[in-house]
Amino acid sequence: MTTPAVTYNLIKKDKHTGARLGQITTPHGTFDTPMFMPVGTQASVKAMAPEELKEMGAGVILANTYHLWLRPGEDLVEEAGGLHQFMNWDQGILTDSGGFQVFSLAELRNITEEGVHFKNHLNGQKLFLSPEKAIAIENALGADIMMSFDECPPFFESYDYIKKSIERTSRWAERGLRAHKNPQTQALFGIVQGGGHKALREQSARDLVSLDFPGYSIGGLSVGESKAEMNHVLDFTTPLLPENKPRYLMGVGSPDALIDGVIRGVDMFDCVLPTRIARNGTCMTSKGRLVVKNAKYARDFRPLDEKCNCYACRNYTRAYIRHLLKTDEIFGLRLTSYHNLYFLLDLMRKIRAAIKEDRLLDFRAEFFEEYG
Ligand SMILES: CNc1nc2cc(C(=O)NN)ccc2[nH]1
Repeated sequence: MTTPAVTYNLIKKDKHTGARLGQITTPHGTFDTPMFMPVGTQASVKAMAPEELKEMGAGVILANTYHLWLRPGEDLVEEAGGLHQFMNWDQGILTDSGGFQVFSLAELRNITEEGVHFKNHLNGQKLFLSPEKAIAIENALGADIMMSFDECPPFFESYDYIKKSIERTSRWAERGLRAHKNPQTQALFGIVQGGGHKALREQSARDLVSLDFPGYSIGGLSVGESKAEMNHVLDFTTPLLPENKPRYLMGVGSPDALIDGVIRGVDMFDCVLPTRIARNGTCMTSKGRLVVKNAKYARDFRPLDEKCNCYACRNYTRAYIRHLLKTDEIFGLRLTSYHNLYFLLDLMRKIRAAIKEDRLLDFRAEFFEEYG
């Protein structure tokens, strides 16, 4: 029996909800859960240095297989010694499989049993990704946690279409497991799909659990459905996943969605939201979103968030950050990106403390009271 690359240790279950306090151990360290993972699509969390990510408490970051396959190419990253070496990051790295990018970014040509034919979104070149190819790229990139190659169908797609899709996704998942070269050092997760159909989510979960992955992702959410619809899918999907393995909800990152995902038993989250909205001057604060570029902050010499202890809030004012953004000073983007990531990582710290003391629902009420 080989030791798995990634193990999950369930420390405590919340008395009143499905929330869990845990730890994930990878070849690049052990991390507390529930956790938020900053997204570093092209092997960089935009505008952030690894030291800054570490000081704010980021343990695991994401990189995108599709993007890195196109640029600079997985062979170059492998030659550099893998992603950790290439980007000077010695903590956890998770790569997605390209499945979502292919279905959301590239011009789709067609999906066959073998894989997906599509056009390179940068130059229109014809490309093909199969489970075997995606896993080979992820093996070359060297992430600690890898995603299976799947189809992410539209949430509202028909029952018949999604039934065929999840059955193919399960066959692709099995092919990925067979193609995976380094199970001792890289953990391959299965991805549960099924759109908004309860029976198909159950079938997808059952099929993947029978393949005994070391961890499970819940995909196909945060793709246009309402928060209530997402929460409803989580209500019946997370309980189908093994209690002793990590559960990762893909693409979710607003404060309210993080709290509600944790309450439903999710351990890991990722989202480009904090860094993406930071670049157009929108900041997450304990009192809701603050668009610091607005004229009303021109002479506001308070920090972005008076309750925040981050580097940006301890040293700079709304007026200064607004000035930087208005004059296209790159330092402005760095400060808003730093703050937004710190805000979500700090929110996860507070959530873990609340689970420890069985007061997560009280924390949720207090948070929403202020956040609005
Ligand atoms: C921003 N929303 C969002 N939904 C996602 C779903 C997936 C997925 O199902 N991958 N297989 C990945 C990334 C996502 N990001």
